[in-house]
Amino acid sequence: MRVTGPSVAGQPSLARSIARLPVGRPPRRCTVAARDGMDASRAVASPPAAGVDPEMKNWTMDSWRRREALQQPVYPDAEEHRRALEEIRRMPPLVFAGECRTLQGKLAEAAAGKGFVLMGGDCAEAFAQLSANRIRDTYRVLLQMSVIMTFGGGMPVVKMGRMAGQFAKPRSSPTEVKDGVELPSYRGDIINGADFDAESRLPDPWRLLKAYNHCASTLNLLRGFSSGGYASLERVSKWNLDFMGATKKGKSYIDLAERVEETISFMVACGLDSNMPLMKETEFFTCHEALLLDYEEALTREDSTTSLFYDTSAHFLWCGERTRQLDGAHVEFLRGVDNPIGIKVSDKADPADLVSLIAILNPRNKPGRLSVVTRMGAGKLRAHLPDFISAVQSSGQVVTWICDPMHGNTESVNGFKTRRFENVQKEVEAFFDVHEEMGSIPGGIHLEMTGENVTECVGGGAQIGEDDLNSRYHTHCDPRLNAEQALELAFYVASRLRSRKNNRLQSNGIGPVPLPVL
Ligand SMILES: O=C[C@H](O)[C@H](O)COP(=O)(O)O
Ligand SMILES: C=C(OP(=O)(O)O)C(=O)O
Ligand SMILES: [Mn+2]
Repeated sequence: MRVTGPSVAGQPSLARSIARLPVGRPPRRCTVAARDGMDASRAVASPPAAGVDPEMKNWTMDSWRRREALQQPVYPDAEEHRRALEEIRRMPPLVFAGECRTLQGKLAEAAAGKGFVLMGGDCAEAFAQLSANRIRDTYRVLLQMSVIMTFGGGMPVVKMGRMAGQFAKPRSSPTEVKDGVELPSYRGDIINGADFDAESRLPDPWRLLKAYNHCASTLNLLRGFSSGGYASLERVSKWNLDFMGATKKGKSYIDLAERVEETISFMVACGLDSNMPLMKETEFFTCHEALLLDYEEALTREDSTTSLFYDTSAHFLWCGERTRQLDGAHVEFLRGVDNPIGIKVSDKADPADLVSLIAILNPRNKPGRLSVVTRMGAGKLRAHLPDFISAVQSSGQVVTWICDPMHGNTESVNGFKTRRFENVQKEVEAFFDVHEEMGSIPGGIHLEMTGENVTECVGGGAQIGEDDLNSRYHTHCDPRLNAEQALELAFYVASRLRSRKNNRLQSNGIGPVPLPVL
């Protein structure tokens, strides 16, 4: 296929399609009656005061276009792109303002140590991998992890899937070279195809529509699972822990799982009917990186009840490590939408810049509005996280601290990108240790994981070896924990949450509630 789009000087032929987005289109307002949504009966947080924040006066849905937008594709045919976006603008919202406010309230609880956040799912969702069974399996593992962590910490777990929207990927390099052939990098199925041929790698604007439709059908199933009985506590606690083996650690995890089961049967015996909503329904939210700004803008709507703007592509959106420039387009876009949002932060960030970023994104210091997702690698996190926490503590800003133990631990083995389970767990361990030392709150974890039995990360109780990597390596981008590895990590988190709870009880003069600390 020939490239017919605008040429970008200094870039290799096809790679010119992947570059910075041209800016400068007239502002557009798009209003729908985004009411409190299908889940209105569950909304707990009261809506924010109506009206426009004074800080927002220069924000419009497209004010990001006046800033530099990194990691954006340039489509070969600008007119086709415009038409595809026009169609997205006409689509119904995927999530609702009231749901986003509910989530913000829960994230505020987590920031205060009264809840814990679990975010997980694919690095990159892929069109060809859309299947009800895959969605069910990831959803189920997330639910199992949350039950284990709820039991460990004795507090609610806020569940968010990197699902129904995690389609756009920022890349380290604009091109990829294989056997001497250079092509534009794969940027996620919403932009181009993963196959290594020139045609696949060309950005195709109609993928925007396909992505939207995938999101809608995934979300429909997730909503069905959450309220239709699949999330039943009794069902979720039927886990397969055979892989845990006979090690001391494995035995204590199995012991914990048995205690969860016992507790559930005790509750049922006490008369908690398994048909009660409490027993068979759960709240589940979606999240993804707000990378592809055209798409995010096209799904942004003004909430008629509050006059606030929500990006209705997901409940929670985050700004990635590569696009969090203070004066960049992504920060400009996100500062104006009222969804709860996150910022990914590596050790390369400057603590003073983080404080400035938080001030831009959450000028009114609303609890739950902003989560800081640290991703540094275990060693670097121990060394650098204290400076970030001190800076935020001194500024008085309220944030929900979340640990992404995946992105600082990527390495290459036998030509595969992989992560070692032990390094992932070490980063989680360092995250809890540092927050305990600093007197701040570890508020959640963010994982790349799947419910499938893939072999993408090495190690863990199931002992995936380096030679296993080529047997079931299915990810389109970064390596994910498989179901067993994800569950194993959840047990570790549960043990840390329980010891934190015990420490608090002890400092209040109440004896600890024992749970094996590993
Ligand atoms: O998911 C995160 C990034 O998109 C990914 O880690 C980038 O990978 P790359 O360094 O192979 O481009
Ligand atoms: C791109 C990602 O992360 P980061 O921005 O932290 O590299 C991701 O979460 O897939
Ligand atoms: Mn990733």
